[in-house]
Amino acid sequence: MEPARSLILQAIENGKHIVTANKAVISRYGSEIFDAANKKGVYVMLEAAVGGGIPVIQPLKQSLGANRIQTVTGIINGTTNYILTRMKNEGADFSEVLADAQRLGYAEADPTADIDGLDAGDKIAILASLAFGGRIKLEQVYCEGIRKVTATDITYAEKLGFVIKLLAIASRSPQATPDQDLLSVRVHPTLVTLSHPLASINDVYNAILVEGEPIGQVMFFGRGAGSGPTASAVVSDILNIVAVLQMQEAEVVNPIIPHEMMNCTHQHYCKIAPMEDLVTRFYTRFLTKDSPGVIGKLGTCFGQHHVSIESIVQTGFHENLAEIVVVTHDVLEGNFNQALSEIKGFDEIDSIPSILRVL
Ligand SMILES: NC(=O)C1=CN([C@@H]2O[C@H](COP(=O)(O)OP(=O)(O)OC[C@H]3O[C@@H](n4cnc5c(N)ncnc54)[C@H](OP(=O)(O)O)[C@@H]3O)[C@@H](O)[C@H]2O)C=CC1
Ligand SMILES: N[C@@H](CC=O)C(=O)O
Ligand code: NA
Repeated sequence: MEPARSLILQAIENGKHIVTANKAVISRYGSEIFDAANKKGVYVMLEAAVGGGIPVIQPLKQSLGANRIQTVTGIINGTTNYILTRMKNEGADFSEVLADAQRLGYAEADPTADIDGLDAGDKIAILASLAFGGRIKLEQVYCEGIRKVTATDITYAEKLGFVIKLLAIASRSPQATPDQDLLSVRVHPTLVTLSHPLASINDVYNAILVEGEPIGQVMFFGRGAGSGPTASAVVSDILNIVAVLQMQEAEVVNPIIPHEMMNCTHQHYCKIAPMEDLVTRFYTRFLTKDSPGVIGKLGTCFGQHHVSIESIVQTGFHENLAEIVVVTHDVLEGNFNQALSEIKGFDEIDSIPSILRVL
């Protein structure tokens, strides 16, 4: 909290724009910081503060600006999601997994903030403020962490078709009236049905599901913690600020210069590799005469063209024709095509009804 708050306020006082990843400071001192920034005419950019590398602050501020948001539901703490995932998948011990999360750079300096839901509380306060267009008093955000979640609960939940996730939720309360908006903002472990889009968000990954009118549902997904993702968000914020500064400087000479991050500045064409150079797996279904050795012939031909086969099976018969399915490893598309054109000439081949790429 300190000296971060004082440094930010001092920098603003000196007319500097701010880029920060520090959600604890923003959620507590946001009012003071944004008031000071507005007074000085500087920006406070905080993309890294919520969801690490996931772009969610800018989309909420800009791309979704036309919507009336109803609900923001997120898995927004990487450490606890990592712990819950490993407890569920491996029956891993809580404190061992926490030590791993610390080693990997996911946890806060004091991991209590992660475990007790306080970090997610800071983040949902920031998201709620953006989504619902008002400031949030952090002490009014209900925070319950994952300390009480046991292996037994995880197993029972699984049997019932749920997974336990630490969810942060901000929604319009049903008690809201047309004259008086009312929000519910909370963090707590939650049983999530397996078919829900947030159920499959595992490990250090975060996701934020935004529901609004007229967009419906939109979900942001990516790595929520760790040095790389966080740096991605911090440096992108810096680039945005640089674009603003360049625009301000250039405006003196040319008053109609647009914001560099919003207009199109690319003038060259990108080089696109031909499909022949693509490296991919293939699924191919052949209909062949049911003669001995046909599978061997296919395998040999593919091998001669450096096409390595993952599986080759005869799946059945179609009107006296044998149906053979080949799945390759990653191969060069050009090599695969050469093998295939040779195979098409084999007497045994009746047809090749499907050729599909495999991810
Ligand atoms: N780690 C993550 O995944 C994410 C982190 N964040 C946020 O980013 C911020 C940094 O987190 P993270 O990098 O993980 O933390 P670390 O503990 O790894 O790094 C903190 C850095 O701050 C420096 N520092 C601490 N106190 C002072 C001080 N009084 N004066 C000057 N420098 C100081 C430390 O210096 P020294 O090494 O010399 O002690 C260290 O370099 C936090 O606000 C965190 O909440 C946000 C998103 C994701
Ligand atoms: N400790 C945080 C880091 C990113 O904000 C987390 O685990 O999500
Ligand atoms: Na982010």
